[in-house]
Amino acid sequence: MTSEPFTLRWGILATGGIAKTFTKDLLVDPATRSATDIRHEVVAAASSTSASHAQDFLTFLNLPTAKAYGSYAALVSDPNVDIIYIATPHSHHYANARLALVANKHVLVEKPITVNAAQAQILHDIAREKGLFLMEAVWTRFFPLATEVCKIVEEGRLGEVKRVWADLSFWNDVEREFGVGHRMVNMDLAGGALLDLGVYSLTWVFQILYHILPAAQKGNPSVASSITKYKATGCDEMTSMILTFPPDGAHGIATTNIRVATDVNPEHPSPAPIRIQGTLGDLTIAAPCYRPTSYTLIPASSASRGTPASFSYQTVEHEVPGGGHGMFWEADECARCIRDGKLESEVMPVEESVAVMRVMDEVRKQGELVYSTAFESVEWGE
Ligand SMILES: NC(=O)C1=CN([C@@H]2O[C@H](COP(=O)(O)OP(=O)(O)OC[C@H]3O[C@@H](n4cnc5c(N)ncnc54)[C@H](OP(=O)(O)O)[C@@H]3O)[C@@H](O)[C@H]2O)C=CC1
Ligand SMILES: O=C1OC[C@@H](O)[C@H](O)[C@H]1O
Repeated sequence: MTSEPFTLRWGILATGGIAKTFTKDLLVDPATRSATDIRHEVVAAASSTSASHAQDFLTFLNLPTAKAYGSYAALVSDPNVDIIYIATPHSHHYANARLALVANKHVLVEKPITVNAAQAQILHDIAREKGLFLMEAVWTRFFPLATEVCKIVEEGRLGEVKRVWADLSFWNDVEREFGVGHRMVNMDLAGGALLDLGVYSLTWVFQILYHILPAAQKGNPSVASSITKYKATGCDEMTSMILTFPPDGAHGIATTNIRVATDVNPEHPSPAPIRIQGTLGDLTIAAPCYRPTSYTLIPASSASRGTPASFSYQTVEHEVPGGGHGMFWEADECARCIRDGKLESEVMPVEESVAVMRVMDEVRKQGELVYSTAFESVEWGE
């Protein structure tokens, strides 16, 4: 017996770069990724600039019947919208997500969920109190490759994982490309490498050394870190973190940088950005780590370590179907959770977003990186 797919009706809050990429993915036919139980409909978009800006966005995406709003408040009041996708700069995630939750909308909010852990915890509390779904848009976790890698580690195929290295860095001509106003470096938009890119390094470390552990063994890591600031604005341009996780002291080494690149030159091989090291061997994931499509298993020499013959050297390639970017998998997760009455995703639980934010808070404390009092506050946007 076939039943009608569940339809999730989206409202897009902000009309910048990632809002366009995400909305395009919502429009990819779910059948191209063998998803027949859910579908997505984009019913409205809002721009804080003007309604005509929102209309241009919808026209660009060929959505003639969707409604265009000139304010975020109007969008979250639309009774035809089930879920709001928030695609504003980091500084505004908390206020925008809160606005949507208070208006009784489910929320998918771009990474990082907020500027600090206290704000993320408040969003979590509001969502739970109101019975609404809330998730940070860490799209990487919903790639089939990420699921497969977690399963390999959970099954113990790498032995005991002792260390995870994770880097996301891009070479940029920082002064010329970003100056002082670009969201990547603008302190008034909570810019900087850590919140924008380091969140991916941390998500890989957390997936392996935190997420897949049994609840009784999970705990917050201790943090040692270093930040180098961009002189022109004071945001972080290089951040390196060493996290030590319970229960056995495994290390997660998470780095991010906007002056040197993970993938130095596509014409020459670079070291893998993600390296999961177990007692029986390694699993590496090729760049880009936020859109992972290839991993390699490297067995340790078996004579001394007892690595089984079944653990053979191999590279496994995946592809992103349907001509999409790969953001549709996180959207599918939202649809299934909401259909099933779940308030959060088991793959990206809010509690874990809060735990990652706590690490970022500590790293910023150690590096004396503080954003404006206004949007570090939990009153921001009230
Ligand atoms: N998942 C991913 O792969 C990616 C995620 N991101 C995340 O998405 C978010 C947005 O990034 P991106 O789309 O690149 O940014 P853009 O600058 O391209 O767009 C941000 C949009 O936010 C709205 N906005 C509201 N208030 C402000 C403000 N004070 N200053 C600037 N813009 C404002 C604007 O839309 P309007 O005028 O319509 O209101 C603007 O177009 C960030 O959180 C970033 O981390 C970014 C890139 C990739
Ligand atoms: O989320 C992101 O992933 C890809 C990067 O290019 C981008 O700057 C970042 O915001």
